[in-house]
Amino acid sequence: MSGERRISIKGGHPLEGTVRISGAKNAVLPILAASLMSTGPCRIKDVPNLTDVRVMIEVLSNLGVKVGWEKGTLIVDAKEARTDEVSADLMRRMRASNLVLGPLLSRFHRVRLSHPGGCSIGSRPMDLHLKGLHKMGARFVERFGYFEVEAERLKGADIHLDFPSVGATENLIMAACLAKGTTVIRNSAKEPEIIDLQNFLNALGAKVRGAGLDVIRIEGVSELGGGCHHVIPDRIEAGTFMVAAAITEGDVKITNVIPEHLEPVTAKLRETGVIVQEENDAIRVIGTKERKGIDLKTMPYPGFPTDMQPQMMALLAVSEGTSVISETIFENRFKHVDELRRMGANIRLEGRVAIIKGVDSLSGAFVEATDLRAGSALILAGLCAENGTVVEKIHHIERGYENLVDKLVALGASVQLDDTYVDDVYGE
Ligand SMILES: CC(=O)N[C@H]1[C@@H](OP(=O)(O)OP(=O)(O)OC[C@H]2O[C@@H](n3ccc(=O)[nH]c3=O)[C@H](O)[C@@H]2O)O[C@H](CO)[C@@H](O)[C@@H]1O
Ligand SMILES: C=C(OP(=O)(O)O)C(=O)O
Repeated sequence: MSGERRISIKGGHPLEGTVRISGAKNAVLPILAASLMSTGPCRIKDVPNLTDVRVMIEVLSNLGVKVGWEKGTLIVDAKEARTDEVSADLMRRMRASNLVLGPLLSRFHRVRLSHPGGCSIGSRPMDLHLKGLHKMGARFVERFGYFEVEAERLKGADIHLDFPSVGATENLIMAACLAKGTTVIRNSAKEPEIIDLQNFLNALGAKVRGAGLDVIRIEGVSELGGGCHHVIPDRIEAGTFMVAAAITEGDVKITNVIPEHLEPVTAKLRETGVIVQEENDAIRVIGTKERKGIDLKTMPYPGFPTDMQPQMMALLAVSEGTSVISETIFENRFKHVDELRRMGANIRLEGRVAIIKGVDSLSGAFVEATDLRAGSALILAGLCAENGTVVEKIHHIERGYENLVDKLVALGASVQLDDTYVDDVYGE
C-alpha cells in the first residue's frame, strides 16, 4: 500500500445542511496565467487552496512573479516577470500549465515549454493552440518533448477553431491581448470560466468582447496594468455536492453558486426525479428514493459537462432502470467504471458509451482514484454504499476540491482522511 493518505467513508448517512462552494479551479488557473502579462499588482479574491493552484503559483514564482496572500486575497505582481523555461517537472504536474504559453509569448515573444501533464483522460494534444498562434505569426518547433515558440509582436488574426477547445480559446484570447490589431476567434468555447477570464483581462485594461458567445473579438493593447477580480464559484464542485445530496437522499443547500452555470446538471438531476430548487446564488437539492435512470451525453458548454460525467455515473449506478452515458469530449474518461464495478455497479462499456443498469445498493470496497473526477465519483459512491469504502490515490482529488472531507463531515457524512479509520471500518 502506498504511503499516501486515503479517504475512508462509512456510507448510509443522508447529507443535510449548508455548504459553501469555493472559487473555480478552471477559472483561477487561466486567470493566474494571464496575470503574467500585467505590469501592475493584481488582487484576486476567492482563490481556492488546491494542489493545481499551488503548482500554478510555483510556475509563476519561477518566472519571477511575486505572489503573496493578504487577508485571503492573492496578490500577484508580474512587473519583474521574465520568460524562462518552466521546469519540465512543474509542467508535468498539471494540464493547465500549458496556459502560460499565450501570455509568455504575447509579453516576451518567445517560450520554451515541455508537454503539459494532468489526468490521464485522453491524449489532449495542443494542435489547436499552436495552429491559432501560428495564424498570429508565431513560429514553433516541437522537439525532444518541448515546444519552442517564437514571434516578434504577435499580430491579430481571424481564427476558426476546429473544435471549441477551452484551453485553446483561453490561450488565444490571452495571446491576442498584447498583439498588434484585432483577433477574432470563431467557434470559441463558451464555458463560464472564459467569461471570467475576459472580465479579469478587461479589469487589467484589455479589450476582449464576446466571451460566452461563439465569436470572441480581442483588440490588442500595448500594455496591461494591475486590477482586482473576484473568481466565480466552481460549478463542478457545486455539481458534485448536488449529486452528494441526491445519492444520500439528503437535503443540502449549496451556496455561492451561479445557478445558471449549473443548468445542464440541474436538468439531468431533475430528470432522475431529484428535487432541485434554485435561488439567486444558492441551490437546494432534496434527494428521493425513487430515482430513475436517464441518458446523457457530455458536450461543450452549455451541454452536460464532462467534468460531471463520473459523478453522475455514480448516481445512475444506484438509480432504477437502464441509463446510457456517451462521453464525447475525452476518449479515455471511463477509468472509474472498473472501480465502481468493484463496489457492485453494473456497467458495460461499448467504446465511448457506458450502459448502466441500476442496482439497489453498492457495497464498500478499496478503490483507487484514477483521476480527479473519477475520485470524487468514488467518494459519492462510498457515501451511499452499504459499508466502508477506502479511496486511495487521493492526490488526484486534492487537485480540484478544497476541503472536501471537512465540507462533507459538516453535512453529516462519516468521512475521514487518514489510515486509522480504515481499520475501524473493517474491524467491525
Ligand atoms: C483547466 C481546465 O479548464 N480544464 C478543463 C478544460 O480542459 P482543456 O482546456 O484541456 O479541454 P479542451 O476543451 O481543450 O479539450 C477538449 C477536447 O479537445 C481536444 N483538443 C484540445 C486542444 C487541442 O489543441 N486539440 C485537441 O484535440 C482534447 O484532446 C479534448 O478531447 O476543458 C475540459 C473540457 O470541458 C475540462 O474537462 C477541463 O476540466
Ligand atoms: C479534467 C479536469 O481538469 P484538468 O483539465 O486540469 O486536467 C477536471 O477539472 O476535471
